[in-house]
Amino acid sequence: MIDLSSLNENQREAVLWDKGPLLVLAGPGSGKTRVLTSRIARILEQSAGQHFRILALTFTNKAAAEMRGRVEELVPGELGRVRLTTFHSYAAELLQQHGNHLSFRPDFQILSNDIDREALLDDVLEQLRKNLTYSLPGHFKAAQLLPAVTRLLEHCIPPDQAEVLLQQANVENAIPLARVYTAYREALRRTNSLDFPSLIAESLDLLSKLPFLAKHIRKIFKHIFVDEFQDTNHSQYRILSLIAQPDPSTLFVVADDDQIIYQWNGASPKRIQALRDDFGVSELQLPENYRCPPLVIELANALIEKNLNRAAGKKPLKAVKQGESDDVVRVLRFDSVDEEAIWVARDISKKSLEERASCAVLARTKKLLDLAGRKLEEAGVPVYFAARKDEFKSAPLRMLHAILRLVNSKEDKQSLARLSKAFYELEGINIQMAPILSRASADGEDLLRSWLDEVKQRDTLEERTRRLLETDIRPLLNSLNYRGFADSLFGWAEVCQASSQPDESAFNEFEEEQEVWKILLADITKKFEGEDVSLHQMLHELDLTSKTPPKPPEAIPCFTIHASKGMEFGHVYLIGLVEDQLPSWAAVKKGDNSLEMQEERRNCFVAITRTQETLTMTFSAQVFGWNKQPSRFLREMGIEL
Ligand SMILES: Nc1ncnc2c1ncn2[C@@H]1O[C@H](COP(=O)(O)OP(=O)(O)OP(=O)(O)O)[C@@H](O)[C@H]1O
Repeated sequence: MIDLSSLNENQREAVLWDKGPLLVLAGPGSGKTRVLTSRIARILEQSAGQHFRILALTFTNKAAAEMRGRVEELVPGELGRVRLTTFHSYAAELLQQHGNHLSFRPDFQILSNDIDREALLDDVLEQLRKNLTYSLPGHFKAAQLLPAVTRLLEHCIPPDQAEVLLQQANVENAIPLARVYTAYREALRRTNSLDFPSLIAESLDLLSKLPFLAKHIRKIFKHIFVDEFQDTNHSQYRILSLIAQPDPSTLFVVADDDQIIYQWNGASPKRIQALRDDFGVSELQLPENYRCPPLVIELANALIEKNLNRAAGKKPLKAVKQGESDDVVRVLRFDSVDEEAIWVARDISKKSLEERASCAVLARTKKLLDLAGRKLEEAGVPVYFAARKDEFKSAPLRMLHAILRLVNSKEDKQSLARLSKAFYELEGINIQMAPILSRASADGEDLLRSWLDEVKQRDTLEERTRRLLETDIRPLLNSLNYRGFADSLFGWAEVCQASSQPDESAFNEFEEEQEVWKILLADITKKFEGEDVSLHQMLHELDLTSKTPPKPPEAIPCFTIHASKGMEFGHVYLIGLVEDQLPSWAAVKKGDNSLEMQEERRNCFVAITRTQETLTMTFSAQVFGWNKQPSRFLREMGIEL
């Protein structure tokens, strides 16, 4: 039996709950990860020998990987019965298995960056302009149109209704925009590719069109879990509704309405109400906070109670940690942001290495964070920024990614161009696109084989490179052994790096990115435990995962509040607590009770509740040359200035 003795009463009730669908309102630091993983483990243990599975949807790969680790610890060897994944990865999986009903092949490509999406939209515009019956406004350009197309996709607007809906909404250029949108979705299908928003839109379309599919999913996945439910947008909610209805009795949702900070991305307090209305969920609260000192909890409660649209009956957080000391919370005023950042950097640099390791600098905006990062570096403290990284930067990893994509999508010209570019940076051999394309079309060969034929003809080719591209690549071409080929390519690249005089910058971040690659392979092995992970499945995971390297142990995290969500740090430095930063300028303009201001209050709430030991809040009279008032949130927390 798994041991539930370390759980508090509310946590235990949630883990053991079996009376229908449940919404757990879990405050920050209340142990929701512990509850989710213990509940999954409890169900697995009690149903040993049965074949049903558990679907648990999270919002980040990091959260999913962490939970897989904890479940594995609690019930070793049972992970094969759990699909713990993100909404987007699950959507990709659905489309791999059933996308043929919408004319997608399982090896579709995921367009993970805007450059590829824009290139496709450019093709679409060119085709539409060639077609004389379509007259597009002269100013229609891919880069400007992409955000509008993204919004339509995010709202899952059916292409055949786009024209009417856009006209009804009085959108400028409604008819041509609808045509571009329809043509873009057709182009995705034609090229067998999907971007992030269309993964969700097409999955929703699939589930809506094929009711038997939702039924089939419910048969396999007897239990459905959703973590961070407050972040779901309308389309994700509709997907959940389709798979959980008509019998949501085993639905288990964890949410915190006080941590909705993705309103701009479609999250809304209304979603929790919709869950109550549509699923008749029972509710349980986890107000106990294990993370923060009591004083921080006091400030957090005082702040968040100023928000008007909180869940009815929401209990204040209760600090489990005991004991007070004077310097748990510090509030400091400076004349300028430069002084503010320099002080924070000095304060951190004075700490022992051990204490430093648990510091983090948080800010609402990237600009302030960059300044603090620079000052830390000047004080000799290494820093770590966790910006999302859609593509690899180093030439060896770009070359690997392009080759794997070309094996999977044989006519992918973008990957061919990327392969040639990376190869040139590594070997100094220039392979032109035109001869490859004409050779491929004349011989009926795929692009990668054509490229390989062209490279092998070069007299200047080093022996080791010939071996990589003639011999080592064979297992990949013949049996899709991507793991083995990646190892060979890394070995080859390391020799290149050491032995010739390549462009040094080609190897920037090479080591870190090899680490990212290894972590990804380990994660997918766990995620698809007991299953063979095909090349296209692996590429989908790779394209859905940020390539941000793990934090070096000695570096100080400098995170925006959004990036810090779900984390905890010993010593939190929250900088830039001034009007127009936190709260943002837009929220200040909208007024004190606006939805925007309430979201900013939640941002501040999320930031301060990352604290395990001390919280330092700073602000300045001048921010980038402008006079600023201290943040109203300081006053709302009851801090006298
Ligand atoms: N019953 C418990 N006994 C002791 N410690 C606990 C208990 N429950 C949770 N914790 C600890 O509290 C901390 C916060 O837990 P966790 O990371 O699961 O928080 P969370 O609810 O996901 O927070 P957030 O919403 O802020 O991300 C962790 O360090 C965890 O180990």
